[in-house]
Amino acid sequence: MAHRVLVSDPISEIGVALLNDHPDIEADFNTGLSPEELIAIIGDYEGLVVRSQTKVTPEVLAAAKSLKVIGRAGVGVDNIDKEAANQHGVIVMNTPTGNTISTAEHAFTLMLSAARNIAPGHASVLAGEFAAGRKANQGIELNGKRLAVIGMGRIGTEFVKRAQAFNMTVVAFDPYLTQSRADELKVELADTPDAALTGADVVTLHVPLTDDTKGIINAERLALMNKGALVVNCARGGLVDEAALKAAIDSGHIAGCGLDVFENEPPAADHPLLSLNKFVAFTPHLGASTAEAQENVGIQVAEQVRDFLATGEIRNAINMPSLDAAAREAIGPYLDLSASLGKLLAKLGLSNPDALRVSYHGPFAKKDTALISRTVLTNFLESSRCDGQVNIVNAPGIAAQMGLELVESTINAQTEYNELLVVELRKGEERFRLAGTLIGSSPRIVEIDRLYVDTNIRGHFLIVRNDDRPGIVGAVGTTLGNEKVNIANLSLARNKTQGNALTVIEVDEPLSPEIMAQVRAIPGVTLGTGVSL
Ligand SMILES: NC(=O)c1ccc[n+]([C@@H]2O[C@H](COP(=O)([O-])OP(=O)(O)OC[C@H]3O[C@@H](n4cnc5c(N)ncnc54)[C@H](O)[C@@H]3O)[C@@H](O)[C@H]2O)c1
Ligand SMILES: O=C(O)[C@H](O)COP(=O)(O)O
Repeated sequence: MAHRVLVSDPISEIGVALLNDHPDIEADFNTGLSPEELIAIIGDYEGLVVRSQTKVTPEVLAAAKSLKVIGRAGVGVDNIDKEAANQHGVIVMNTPTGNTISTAEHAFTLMLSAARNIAPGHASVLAGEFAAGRKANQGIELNGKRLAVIGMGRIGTEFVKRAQAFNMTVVAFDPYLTQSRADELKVELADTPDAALTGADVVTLHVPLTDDTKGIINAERLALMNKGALVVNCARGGLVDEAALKAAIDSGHIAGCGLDVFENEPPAADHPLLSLNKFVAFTPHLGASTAEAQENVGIQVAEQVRDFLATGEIRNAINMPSLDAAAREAIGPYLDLSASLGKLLAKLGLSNPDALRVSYHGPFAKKDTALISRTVLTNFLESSRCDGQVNIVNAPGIAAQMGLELVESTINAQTEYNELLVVELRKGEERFRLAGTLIGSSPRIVEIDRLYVDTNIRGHFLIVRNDDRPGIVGAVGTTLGNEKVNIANLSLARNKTQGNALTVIEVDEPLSPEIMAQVRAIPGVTLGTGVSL
């Protein structure tokens, strides 16, 4: 059956066509839906493509029973409830690079427009007030002015290049900007927003809206700027305290602003900032609205959603490690191994464990261990809970809710294998562990609770723990033979000092409860488990 994708905001036609051109994808383009309309239909879709208009709320996600992926044709994902997406196991992807240049150019345009009164000047010409408009709209030069940039990511960096061409000096605040990168970009590095704003003539914002950045430009920080300064926001409404900005402009300390975004969009007609008539430029969230940016993000989002649904390839996910096709192929056998170890752990291991420890011995450490550990956890939870609601996105959240800690470690000590993946359940002082490796490119399970075996990772298995004395394995074989169960493989291990043994028998078909009861009744069998991996 085709994977159905709903495109609920306008993206480029080429993007929609890219989805529909794939034989396994069926895309519906249905924009302008009310929240109720979206909730009514979202259950039919595995993919959802949005820009910023569609609000993907917890209610939408609760109704999205088949949804696997949300693709955002753009950068900001604040219209998508990430907590709820994680909880429901939905991957959220954005297209981080497609609109960078357009947005930087737009922010720069807002700065120039505010500085040179383009909007009020234009209005005066249209109103037939040429001479009055000329008199009222003297501007400010940017040459030699001090620019504060909050957020030196993709857009911030592009803005700075343009500002330097205008001979502005730049100071930047970004907690992730290193001194060497600041030197390379020829910007002064501020260690606080206050330090960046002190003595600045213009501030421009290029950060996401988060709990940390909400209201980052407030009354106190505006007061640190030079008299006559400008505020430019082409990132997100909510970063600037709009009431504080209006008060600072009214007081004459701040000259004006260039805003593409507002705390509430659209802003109310009587929004206090809209009454400004000097050093002002407003646009209706147009930062990414160019033909080029829309084509870029439309194509990128369509390709990402298509590839994820068709092949499982993950690109630009904000709630999952990325996995391109080549990496996926390289890591595939390790993911298969970790899935089987997770499932087997659920069948054989401790009940209600406190922790799941995944340790990597050998060159494993150079692989994407986060994804391998998540795969162990997901399969462990899936097989323990049997409610079909666990997947690779929501597994860490579910584990945390259950009080199960996922611990990862890299161990340098040599083992007899080149690489060894050990998964261990812990409950107080109790431990239960399994280990696996790759022999050539073939994943094998090589240890069950400190007993050394060598077995496949896929198939139907009978796992027997028994006293280490003659006749028991024979009796198990006879029981299977009598029931016409064919044995494909057999692996034996024993602990001489403890006097017990472990037998892993691979069989051609799943074992019925009746056969399992017969096996468990054999004298000397202490534990018998039938497992399909
Ligand atoms: N107006 C529009 O149409 C439009 C278009 C595209 C993007 N945007 C907005 O612009 C923002 C920036 O986009 P980008 O592509 O440059 O993103 P980006 O991820 O490349 O850059 C964001 C930068 O913000 C920094 N940052 C995070 N928290 C910070 C904090 N507390 N203080 C200072 N810096 C902090 C990060 O380290 C990063 O360098 C996005 O969040 C998006 O919401 C708006
Ligand atoms: O975060 C973004 O990419 C911009 O805000 C663009 O949003 P839009 O796709 O709704 O124009």
